[in-house]
Amino acid sequence: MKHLHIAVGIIRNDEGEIFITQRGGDSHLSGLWEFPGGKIEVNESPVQGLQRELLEETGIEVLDSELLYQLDHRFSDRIVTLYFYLVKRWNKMPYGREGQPMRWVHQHQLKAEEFPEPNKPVIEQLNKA
Ligand SMILES: Nc1nc2c([nH]c(=O)n2[C@H]2C[C@H](O)[C@@H](COP(=O)(O)OP(=O)(O)OP(=O)(O)O)O2)c(=O)[nH]1
Ligand SMILES: [Mg+2]
Repeated sequence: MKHLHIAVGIIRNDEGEIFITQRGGDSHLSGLWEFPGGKIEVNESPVQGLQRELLEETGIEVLDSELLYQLDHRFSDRIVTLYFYLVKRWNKMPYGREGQPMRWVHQHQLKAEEFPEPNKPVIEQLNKA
C-alpha cells in the first residue's frame, strides 16, 4: 500500500475566516472541500512542502506557520500522514490558482462532513476554538 506524506495549510485571516478549495474532477475524494496542500516530496521537509504546495495552489508565500495537528489515516488504497499547519502570516491574496472553486468560511461554520474523513478532529477543534 502506498504511504503519502501530505502538508496542508489552514490559512486563517484576522476575522477568523479560513480559505478552502474544492477537490476537482477525477482526483482522489473529488467534490469534497479541503485545505490547500499536497504531497511532500522526498527531498523536502514538511514546511518546505507546505510552502511549495501553497504557492502552486493558491499563489501565497507562507511567512509564518505552526503545526496544529498530525495524524495517519488509512484509505482503501493508500495510507496518508497529514500535517495540518495553521498559516498565520502570508503575502499576496490566496486564490484558486489551478482554477479550483474556493471560498472563505468562518472557522465556526466549517462542516466536517464536507471534508475528507481525516480532517474531522482538526475541524472540530477549529469549530470550538
Ligand atoms: N490537500 C489536502 N489533501 C487532503 C486533505 N484531507 C485529506 O484527507 N487529504 C488527502 C487527499 C489526498 O489523498 C491527499 C492529498 O493529495 P493531493 O492529491 O492533493 O496531492 P497533490 O496536491 O500533491 O496533487 P497532485 O499533484 O498529485 O495532483 O491527502 C486536505 O484537507 N487537504
Ligand atoms: Mg493538492
